[in-house]
Amino acid sequence: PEPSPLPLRSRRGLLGFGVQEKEQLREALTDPLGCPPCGPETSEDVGPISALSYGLVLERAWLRKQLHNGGAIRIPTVSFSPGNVTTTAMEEFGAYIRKVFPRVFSSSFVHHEVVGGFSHLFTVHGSDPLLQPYMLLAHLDVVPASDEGWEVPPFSGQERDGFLYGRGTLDDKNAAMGILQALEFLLKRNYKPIRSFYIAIGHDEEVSGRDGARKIASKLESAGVRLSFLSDEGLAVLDGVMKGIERPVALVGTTEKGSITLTLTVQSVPGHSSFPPKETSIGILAAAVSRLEQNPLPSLFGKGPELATFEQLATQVLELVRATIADDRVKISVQEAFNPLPVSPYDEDSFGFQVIRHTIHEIFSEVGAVAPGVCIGNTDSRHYLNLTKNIYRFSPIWLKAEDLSRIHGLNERISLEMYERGVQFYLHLIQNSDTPELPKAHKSLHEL
Ligand SMILES: CCCCCCCC/C=C\CCCCCCCC(=O)N[C@@H](CCCCN)C(=O)O
Ligand SMILES: [Zn+2]
Ligand SMILES: [Zn+2]
Repeated sequence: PEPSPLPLRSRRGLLGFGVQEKEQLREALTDPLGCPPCGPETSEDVGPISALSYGLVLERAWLRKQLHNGGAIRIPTVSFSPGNVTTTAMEEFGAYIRKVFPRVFSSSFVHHEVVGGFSHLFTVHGSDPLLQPYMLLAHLDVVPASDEGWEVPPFSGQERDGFLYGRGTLDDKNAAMGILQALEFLLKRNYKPIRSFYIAIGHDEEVSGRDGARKIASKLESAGVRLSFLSDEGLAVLDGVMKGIERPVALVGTTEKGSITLTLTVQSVPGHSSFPPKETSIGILAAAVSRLEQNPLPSLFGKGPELATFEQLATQVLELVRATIADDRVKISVQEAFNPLPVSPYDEDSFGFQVIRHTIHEIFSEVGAVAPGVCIGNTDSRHYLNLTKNIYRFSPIWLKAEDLSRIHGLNERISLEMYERGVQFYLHLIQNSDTPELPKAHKSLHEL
């Protein structure tokens, strides 16, 4: 038998369960039928009851198994280049989420489809068709990693000192699994959303999103879908990263940088290696690359995220590269380029920004302020520009300065506590989005 429905969201929200609700949770904890498919085996597995979110205590042992205990991190879903991705691993990932999130795949109001071969689009039908749907975005692919330099092999999914190590723990399997886990949990508790939403999990974000996000976006666009807002990976809770600010701050990316990928080519006269020219094509090219490295593009810090500024500077990029290389023998061609993204609204009336800000304050209560920022990486969200102007890039992760090099780098890791908070973030975000009213804006700059 299914456990009785819990009042997941009362007037007090998840943070303030009443005595009766707590009692129900206690019962569910000790009732094996009330537990999710793979845990917890004993109440000891669950650990002390967290004051932060009582409901998630139930899930603790379960979610540890989902993300790190072999599961998602051990499947090497690497993207190498557009069209060159590890298809077998991606299929395995699809099979894995079907296995560990059975309710997501069997619920009568969740529709699932595979797009572009390996990406996943879930449509969660809410009860009020008048509320505009929103979208939660993540990606399942990761950048390559070899064992060299890692404390534990990057695809072994091992835990050390409370941290789960592995490629994808911060970018972006934490989000892909966290979103599905939050939905599985809600479905298990017989939650029925009021506002419809989409979950899109791309399979080639790290190499352009051409076959995943782009196809999902055009499919939805053809169906006339418009989104209330879109939440994607991006900036994060930053602790000790912003100089001069003591308390941790959460930055939500309301825009993201533009990007240009160039090909540099040098052609020289062929000849025998025993008569090498004074300068070889490799030497010329290496010198060009070195000059670019010595002369990075100017920092825009302090100039503000105004779209016009970025647009004008971006059309200058090619000229700067040409002038820096200053060698006509090096031919430059553009492989791919796009301008910085439009700035999403972040005023008090912006539902998407405010609901995300409110949820950040609920889950990361240590944060002194939630502010808009420029996302310094690129994300799949740029493919959804025709569906909404409200795109917000925030990864529910906590980064210290020393952690920044772990993203796409060595020893990527997430603490188990932060992964749990990520699930809580999505759990709250889904429920907070169910209201047509704006959450009350937090103004906490004075606390910094
Ligand atoms: C207001 C700026 C403050 C800067 C503080 C630094 C904060 C760092 C926090 C988070 C790291 C940003 C990571 C953003 C997500 C990146 C997603 C990603 O890896 N995208 C790839 C896409 C590649 C697409 C093919 N060209 C990337 O950008 O490399
Ligand atoms: Zn990512
Ligand atoms: Zn990435």
